[in-house]
Amino acid sequence: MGLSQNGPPAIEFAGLTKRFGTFVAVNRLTFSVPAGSVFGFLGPNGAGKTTTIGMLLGLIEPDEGTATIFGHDVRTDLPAALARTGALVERPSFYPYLSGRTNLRLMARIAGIDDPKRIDAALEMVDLTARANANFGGYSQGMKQRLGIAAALLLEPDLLILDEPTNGLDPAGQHEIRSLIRDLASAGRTIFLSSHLLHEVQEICTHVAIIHRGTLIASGPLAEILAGGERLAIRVDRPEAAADLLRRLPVVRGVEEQDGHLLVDAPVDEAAALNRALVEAGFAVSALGVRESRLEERFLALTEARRGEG
Ligand SMILES: Nc1ncnc2c1ncn2[C@@H]1O[C@H](COP(=O)(O)OP(=O)(O)OP(=O)(O)O)[C@@H](O)[C@H]1O
Repeated sequence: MGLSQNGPPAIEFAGLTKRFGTFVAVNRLTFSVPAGSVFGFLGPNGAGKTTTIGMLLGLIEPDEGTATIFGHDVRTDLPAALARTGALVERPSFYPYLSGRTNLRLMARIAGIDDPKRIDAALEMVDLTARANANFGGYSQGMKQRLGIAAALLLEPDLLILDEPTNGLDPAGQHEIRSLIRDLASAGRTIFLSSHLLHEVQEICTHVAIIHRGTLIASGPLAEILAGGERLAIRVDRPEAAADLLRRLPVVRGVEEQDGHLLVDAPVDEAAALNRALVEAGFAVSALGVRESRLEERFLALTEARRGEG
């Protein structure tokens, strides 16, 4: 496996729309998920993520538009679309008094898989081999979720769809699932996950799409979404006077004081010039660095214009 450059995208949405009565839950959604990406589908609660995933898996009938998986239209050729797809969209339901392995074996039987090697491989991929014979009921939250992902891996999918995979997990469980997602992605699988956790998406995703009230507001490589949002962090004595001086410089778009730093919105390659201006004016600059742009800030900036609409 590996990043496929030439084949069809893992997922493609074109004009996908879903209405509930007069309410438009998903509005002409158009974007694609490159094969090999870890794709974060971001939006606040109620934005339409679960409805979109439901349409992608053939569980909800769209009103308009198409969704394809590796080139197969889910409305006209669902079996082919799902043949290479594993999904975890709800909390997995397993029997608490049966072991992880037995639970997985039952799932495999339902899916028509009788090769025990597949079960061992799935347990191994989610790092549950050592605890496979313990009862599911005694598993930690993270382990329970990992077993759910193992079930989604039984069909050896090239695409894994995870709806809010860390929702409801404690911090240790969230950490387990994030590192598992990274491992699964490094084997070349495409992972499409929905989340309302911006920091989580920034940590593990290569690409993102942001939806707000059913409408796409941005999509693309994470680096492109974040581009231009980085700021210079300057630690200086007399920060208020320094901020006044910086605001008068034409390259400076804005200055904000935060945690004892000045955060300066200016081109990053102007750092030396800003430093010189401060030093020449008699300020003592004790630290100067680049503060990476955070998805949270980009998200707020992108959704700001739409606040108060509707
Ligand atoms: N069957 C339904 N009938 C009517 N309205 C619905 C139905 N399903 C979802 N909705 C509405 O559509 C909107 C989108 O819901 P959806 O569950 O897709 O959002 P979401 O982004 O997944 O949010 P969450 O993270 O809360 O699940 C919400 O306003 C929801 O109330």
